[in-house]
Amino acid sequence: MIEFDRGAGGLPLIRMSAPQATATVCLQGAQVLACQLKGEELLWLSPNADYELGRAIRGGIPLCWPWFGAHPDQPGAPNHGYARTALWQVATTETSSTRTFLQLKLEQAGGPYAIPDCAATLSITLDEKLHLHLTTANRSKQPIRISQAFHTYLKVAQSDSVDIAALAGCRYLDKRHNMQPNIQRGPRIPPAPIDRIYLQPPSRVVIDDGSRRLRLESEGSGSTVVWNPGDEADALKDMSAEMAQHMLCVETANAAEDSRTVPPHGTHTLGMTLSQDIE
Ligand SMILES: O=P(O)(O)OC[C@H]1O[C@@H](O)[C@H](O)[C@@H](O)[C@@H]1O
Repeated sequence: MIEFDRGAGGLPLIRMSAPQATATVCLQGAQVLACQLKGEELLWLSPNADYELGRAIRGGIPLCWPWFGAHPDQPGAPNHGYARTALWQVATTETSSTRTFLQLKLEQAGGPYAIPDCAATLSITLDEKLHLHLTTANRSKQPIRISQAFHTYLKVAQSDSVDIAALAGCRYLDKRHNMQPNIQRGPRIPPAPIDRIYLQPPSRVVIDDGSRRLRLESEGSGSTVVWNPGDEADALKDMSAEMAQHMLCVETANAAEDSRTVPPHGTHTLGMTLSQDIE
């Protein structure tokens, strides 16, 4: 089922439900704000999030697009691109007895920072899992360089007791230390603050916080960002150090050397699937 609604700040929301799952999507940013599978919330959303057109919402799954982090050469451009603060449009909805599908599109956005003739489509499928596919379409005659991420805020019991076994032995760039390369030792995610870009991680990772295991699968991605500001969250308007103890961002990305070139009239799709790891 799909229902249209208005949320805090009057922002347009879409509520999706499938037999075993529900999701709330904000049309600003095409941002999944909440996702419950079998009645259990998987995502973290800040209780102090801003709900105002043009401001990023802290939590859920923001889309960083068409660049991840700082713009490669325009210092005034917004962090993580313009997709997360733009109003998307509904392209398609479909429901069946087993799944619900929503497709959103972003045709023209970004003002002075827009990449000409470059459009984005986000497909959200809800069945017993949450599937997201973000497709970049280059409609120009020139190649386009993009970086991007599903900036997934996972809800965890305690952020200093999370294991991601698949990242053990994985090479990463440390954003906190001038992108210094290093190797992750063991499965335990080190205490916050942490800001790392893992390169060529396995396409399926399990996030184990000791009380539950979440599975994150990726497509079209060769990098995963792990971020938690820890005590530094007190400096953020919409977060606190205490809140940071209950979230961990594990971001399916095309970041740093995994940035992609979309050829003229070509497309690139970044995908993620989030589920409970119970099989
Ligand atoms: O506060 P923002 O713009 O949402 O960014 C949050 C964080 O997002 C992460 O993806 C980055 O690696 C961090 O460097 C950044 O601080």
